[in-house]
Amino acid sequence: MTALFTPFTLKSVTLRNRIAVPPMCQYSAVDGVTNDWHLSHYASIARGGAGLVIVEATAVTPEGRITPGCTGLWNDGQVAGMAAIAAGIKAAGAVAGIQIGHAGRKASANRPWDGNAHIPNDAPDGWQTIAPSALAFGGDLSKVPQEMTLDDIARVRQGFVDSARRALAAGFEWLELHFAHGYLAQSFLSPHSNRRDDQYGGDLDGRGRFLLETLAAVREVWPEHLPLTARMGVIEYDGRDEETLAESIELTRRMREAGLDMLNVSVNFTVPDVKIPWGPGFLAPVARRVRDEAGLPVASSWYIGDPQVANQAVVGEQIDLVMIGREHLADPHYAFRAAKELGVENPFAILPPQYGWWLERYR
Ligand SMILES: C=C(C(=O)O)c1ccccc1
Repeated sequence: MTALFTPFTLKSVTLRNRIAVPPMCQYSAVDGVTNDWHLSHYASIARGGAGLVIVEATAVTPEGRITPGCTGLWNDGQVAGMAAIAAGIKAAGAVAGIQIGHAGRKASANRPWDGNAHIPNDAPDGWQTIAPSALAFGGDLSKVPQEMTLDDIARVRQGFVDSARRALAAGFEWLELHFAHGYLAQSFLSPHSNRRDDQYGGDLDGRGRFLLETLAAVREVWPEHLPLTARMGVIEYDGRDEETLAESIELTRRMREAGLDMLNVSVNFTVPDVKIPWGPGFLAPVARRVRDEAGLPVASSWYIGDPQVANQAVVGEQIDLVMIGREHLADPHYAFRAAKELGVENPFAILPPQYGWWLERYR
């Protein structure tokens, strides 16, 4: 049996294979509400045969959006659109997941293809950003955020809880907290961006508190039998990697004890000028360390779309679930192509019969 195409069970949810479509922002929503773009995008990608499809970074409060075009679950009016998306993913045979988060000091930006830069606060579609400390990310994201008060922290944490409830109501069965990529939660954890001197700053206990409290609060409302996961950067490539990794693994252990079921291992992206050693499967050994030392299943991503590389990461027990993003944008039927390349028996069964039957017959 080809490892990449073996089922994977986490809590009460079984995925048909180890291929997951990670959250990839479409920046196409209006006031956080999804539309036909999202409906067709997610349904078509789910028909390609992946085991899990995770809907893009969805903001827990309006100012938590990366761009004005990001999706949201900060109000009940956003649930219906998400419910249609979840239903479409399930109808295609994949498990429906969603990522919820807050962009922190990276919020209020325009879309990558429109410049990926901060929108001025006084522009019609700009807003004041908030973060653990009044420290700008830098580069084109140079707005200085407002330091969050304890009330802000409580409000955003509650936003995660309320958004999780709405995700459940929409029919999602897999929840991922966005604790990665220099956004709000990651920026609490990193000493680069968190210079607070209260209970949310200082040592790992302080810098990890927002993440741990948010996880525990969401666990209270997210059903025990459904996977509660988090995507978190565990390495910055800033020259202090062993320290960052050790802290990240310790925090992951604590989150596991607080109810985290899986960690989706990523890169921090907390500061702009780092040298990330991009290359085939470069993060897999790091994911393996988290898996072994924190004692929970892991997913991971980045330059792992080659089916042989993805399969090897599972065979080598480095990664339990392979997040394959951009390859799915290029080819929604990635899983079918990977099955053929890896010599899986009857790859045509990966696709819905409306496609597979014809492809198998007239070759
Ligand atoms: C839009 C992103 C996200 O939501 O994590 C992102 C961030 C950093 C690199 C790639 C994608």
